[in-house]
Amino acid sequence: MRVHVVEHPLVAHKISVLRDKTTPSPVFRQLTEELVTLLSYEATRDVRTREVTVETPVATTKGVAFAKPTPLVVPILRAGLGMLEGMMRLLPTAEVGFLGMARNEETLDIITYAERLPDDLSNRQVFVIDPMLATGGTLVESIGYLFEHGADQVTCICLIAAPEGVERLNAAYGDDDRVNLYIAALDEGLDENAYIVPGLGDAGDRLYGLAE
Ligand SMILES: O=P(O)(O)OC[C@H]1O[C@H](OP(=O)(O)OP(=O)(O)O)[C@H](O)[C@@H]1O
Ligand SMILES: O=c1cc[nH]c(=O)[nH]1
Ligand SMILES: [Mg+2]
Repeated sequence: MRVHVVEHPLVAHKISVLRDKTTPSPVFRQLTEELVTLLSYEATRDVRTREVTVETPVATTKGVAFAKPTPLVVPILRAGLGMLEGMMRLLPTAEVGFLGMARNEETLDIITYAERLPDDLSNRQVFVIDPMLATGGTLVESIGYLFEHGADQVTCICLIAAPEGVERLNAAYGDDDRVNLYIAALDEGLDENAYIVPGLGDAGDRLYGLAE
């Protein structure tokens, strides 16, 4: 597994505004989309392509299109849904599958409450999107599920990660070169409730919860 921290002033600026507790939901949603577009530009460097022929008004030339099967984008509901539009802006012809997972806030166990993916994931490059990587439980569960269903490669895109979560992913997939992780920020750690410090709070609530 390779971990890529995307270092760019635009990313750092948008993350700073996202962290601010006074940033209202509509701005939070907009920034989340913009950030995932910037991160996915990096995370799709190895997306598989095939050669195609293009007729320009002047001549015939060679170009590229996505290889088949097309990439699959999987937002982890709920918070991952806030990243979908920003990702699809760069991969408009990708297929989308859904995993609904929630962390039990007391036990930190992961409950999978929804799954809607193509039946066969063989040879698929899968992009998993979820803003927060905290203990790593959700991502380890998601990646395992996707490999069990035949995925070929899994690239995770998160906005903020805790070292504990990266460590847990490393323990599970450190030697596996089919797994990549792209993040905008690696934070200090987790608090006693397994929230990322400094983090940004509960991403799902800030995207979709009641405005305060
Ligand atoms: O690394 P972990 O410790 O597993 O925590 C990370 C998970 O927690 C959040 O989702 P949450 O369970 O709050 O669900 P939600 O998106 O519906 O709010 C987040 O979006 C991740 O999916
Ligand atoms: O800090 C955290 C940890 C898990 N889930 C979140 O939304 N935020
Ligand atoms: Mg939540």
